[in-house]
Amino acid sequence: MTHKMLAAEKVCNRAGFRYTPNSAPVLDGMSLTVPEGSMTALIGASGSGKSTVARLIARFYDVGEGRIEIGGVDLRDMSEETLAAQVSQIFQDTYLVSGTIGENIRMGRGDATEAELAEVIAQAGIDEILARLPEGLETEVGEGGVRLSGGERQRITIARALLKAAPILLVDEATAALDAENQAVIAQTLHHMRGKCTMVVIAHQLSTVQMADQIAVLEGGKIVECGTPADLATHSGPYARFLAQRQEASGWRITPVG
Ligand SMILES: Nc1ncnc2c1ncn2[C@@H]1O[C@H](COP(=O)(O)OP(=O)(O)OP(=O)(O)O)[C@@H](O)[C@H]1O
Repeated sequence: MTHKMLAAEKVCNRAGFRYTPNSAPVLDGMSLTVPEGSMTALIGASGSGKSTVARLIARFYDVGEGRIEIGGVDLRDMSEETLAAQVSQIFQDTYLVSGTIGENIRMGRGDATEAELAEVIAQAGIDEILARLPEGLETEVGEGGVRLSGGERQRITIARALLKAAPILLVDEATAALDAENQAVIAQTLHHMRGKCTMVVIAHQLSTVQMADQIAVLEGGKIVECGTPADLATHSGPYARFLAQRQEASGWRITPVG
């Protein structure tokens, strides 16, 4: 009998990391398994290490202890090109290259057709931005994208990631600094990419957390709870507390009946 199973991929394997040699560890023996094709939501208090996990998977830094792996291969044994082909990221502070909006989007995949480009532009809500710019796709973004707003830059990185369609997508939802429209574009992107690639999302919106296949709760650089939203909601652990806080904040209450 054959079982079709999602490959369970250990992405963080007892990972330890500190930003500077004398500072306290930000990740402390953290292990995270991410099944291929699934969506994992990372949640946890500010400073718990969520962004650091995403940065390590994108190899902005190397771990001090343990390993970060993709498909069983330590990132340190992978060429830059191989890793770049595997991972795309939608982070808040993604740097745009000097050049035009079109060039920045095409960085996702240089051989994309005009139709493919038009599709991701629409998906990322960039057509609204282009409509305001006389030079449209030919608009120069300036060094690092300084001529665009943070929200506009993020939409360009979304279009780039959609065009690239890499097997792994890292997303920092980081909604606090985003307007409602950008939040909606991120939410649509997550829905669109769900099931098409492996996603690791630093989730802030309750709706995002609840659409994940698994939730990993970080506390002090460790995963203290991991499971499906339905399972975790029935445990009186950190996720249940997170849910209660969100529901309280949105004015939602359970009203006893009878
Ligand atoms: N570039 C950096 N240099 C030094 N320390 C850093 C750096 N980035 C983050 N830290 C520290 O590492 C810890 C974890 O930060 P990280 O950004 O991973 O947390 P987070 O869970 O993503 O928080 P938030 O929800 O506020 O974004 C924090 O104590 C933070 O101050």
